[in-house]
Amino acid sequence: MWRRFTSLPLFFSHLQQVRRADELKICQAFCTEIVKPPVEGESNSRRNIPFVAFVLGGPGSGKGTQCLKIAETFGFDHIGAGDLLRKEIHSDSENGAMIQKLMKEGSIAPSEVTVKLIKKAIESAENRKFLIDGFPRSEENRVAYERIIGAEPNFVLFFDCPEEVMVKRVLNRNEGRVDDNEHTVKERLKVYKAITLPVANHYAKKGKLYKVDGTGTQEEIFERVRPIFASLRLST
Ligand SMILES: Nc1ncnc2c1ncn2[C@@H]1O[C@H](COP(=O)(O)OP(=O)(O)O)[C@@H](O)[C@H]1O
Ligand SMILES: O=c1ccn([C@@H]2O[C@H](COP(=O)(O)OP(=O)(O)O)[C@@H](O)[C@H]2O)c(=O)[nH]1
Ligand SMILES: [Mg+2]
Repeated sequence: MWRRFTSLPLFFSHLQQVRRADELKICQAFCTEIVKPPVEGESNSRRNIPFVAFVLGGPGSGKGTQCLKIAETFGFDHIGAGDLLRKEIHSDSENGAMIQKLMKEGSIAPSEVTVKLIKKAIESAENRKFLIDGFPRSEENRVAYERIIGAEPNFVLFFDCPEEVMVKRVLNRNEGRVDDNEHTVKERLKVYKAITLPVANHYAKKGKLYKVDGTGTQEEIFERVRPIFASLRLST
């Protein structure tokens, strides 16, 4: 083996490649659907497009909880689409009442409103690495985002969780949300299955979906998520 490497730097670069391949294998062991590593494309940095991971999963699947851990460990900015909409409700904006009504029904806010808020959050941040949590919730959301932002996400993290676990977590959330009640959560699950899951399927077909088991403790889930982010090679 030594003979094949005429210089030490060459040997270490080979070692690095082996390590990256191993990291990817670890990552694959935790993911049920993975096609290629989420490497920041050259075109991303050339066009100064931010590195974006969408985070999807049903209500109560643990998106927000895991995003906090990812943001803290890997230096991402966490943009919660639902949080942006809740801020709108409480800021007396012209759309506040309409958003509150839709949220209470378990429906999805107009794409134009949500994408505008996300765009503003991206543009006002110094960071160039973002987790966009709870978005896109529909194909229409997805198309609007890609058109207005001018790029697809780099990859999509998806928390797979049984319905009964999600419902239990939502009903115990205790954050005073208008949508954390038995009636709304049933509606949200219908919307999730009919309208949000096709978005996840869209990205799965493109090889961009990382599906993670969302059951177990918060720490156990984060240990499944960690290798995905640890294997990223970002220039930012
Ligand atoms: N692994 C877990 N086990 C038990 N409770 C959890 C777990 N992950 C999150 N929770 C709790 O469940 C509720 C929903 O989690 P959250 O992260 O808000 O989910 P989502 O953003 O997908 O709706 C919160 O009260 C959270 O503290
Ligand atoms: O892109 C989005 C994100 C959220 N919502 C609305 O906000 C609610 C709460 O979303 P959030 O992501 O906060 O809920 P979670 O899935 O985390 O429980 C959803 O049911 C929708 O009514 C929306 O319309 N568009
Ligand atoms: Mg959430």
